[in-house]
Amino acid sequence: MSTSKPSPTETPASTNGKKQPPVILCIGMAGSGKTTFMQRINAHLHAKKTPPYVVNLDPAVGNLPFTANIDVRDTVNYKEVMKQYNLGPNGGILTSLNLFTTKFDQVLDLIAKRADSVSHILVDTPGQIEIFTWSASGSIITDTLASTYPTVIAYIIDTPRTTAPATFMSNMLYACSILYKTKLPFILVFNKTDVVSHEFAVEWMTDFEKFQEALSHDTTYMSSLMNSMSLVLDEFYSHLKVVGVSAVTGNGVEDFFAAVDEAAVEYERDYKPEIERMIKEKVYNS
Ligand SMILES: Nc1nc2c(ncn2[C@@H]2O[C@H](COP(=O)(O)OP(=O)(O)OP(=O)(O)O)[C@@H](O)[C@H]2O)c(=O)[nH]1
Repeated sequence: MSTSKPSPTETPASTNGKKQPPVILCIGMAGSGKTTFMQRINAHLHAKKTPPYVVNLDPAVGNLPFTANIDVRDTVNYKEVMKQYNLGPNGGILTSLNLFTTKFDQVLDLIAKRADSVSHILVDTPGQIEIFTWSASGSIITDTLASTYPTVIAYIIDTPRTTAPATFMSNMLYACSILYKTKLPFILVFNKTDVVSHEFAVEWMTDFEKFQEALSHDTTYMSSLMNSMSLVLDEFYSHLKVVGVSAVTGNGVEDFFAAVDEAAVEYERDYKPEIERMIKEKVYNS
């Protein structure tokens, strides 16, 4: 199998002049509903007769409720990896993904063969989101996908578990570090809105005083730290798109795809020139 490196003349998202399908990279904490959301958006696209290409990068998922075109579990057995490297479950998942990404060029080759006939490329990821904040595999995955396809991060949030200001803030800080690490268009997907509406979050993100007021009821040692951090996050919020969905009922899925369309346009306009510049720099310096 070949190891393809982009040549300096290749242009991201329009290799050979063809329009490429957007990649939706689903990232989120364990239990936020990534897999259920993937199942929902996959079913939505199939119902519209615009089927996607589906990639599962979660080595530890037990039961995948959709058919994946590429499944990391076919290549690495994370339980074997745990045994072989004497690791716990988290280390096993991270190492499995690291091993898998050493062959990521093959994943790209497979996707490229079908890119003409699919509407989107959906990617499910493990709940260990540190993969996308500091691990090498996270950068390989995002950088290589984004060098060819308009790549959008869908950051899935468990809305009912984010109603406390401290949890909300910690989730936003995670999202913030992923945004600055990946430098890709970013959609905050407030999931499980069938249980709790995401309106409180939108209010906190658009009205600083409302968040301050919620914080004033928080008497933990964290509250003064959060107070200062919330000022910093104001700038971060301006880079985001926010949608509320229920992966279970399907509510908000149309809004999500509208946000993806907008993000793909943003990629072409704002992100692609920068990615092109970086590819050229890397190729000429190598
Ligand atoms: N009420 C409700 N429950 C949901 C929704 N989406 C997911 N869930 C539930 O949340 C739990 C976790 O969902 P998963 O899809 O497995 O979450 P995940 O993020 O893939 O989890 P990991 O693989 O552990 O990272 C399951 O019990 C789902 O049924 C939703 O929109 N509404």
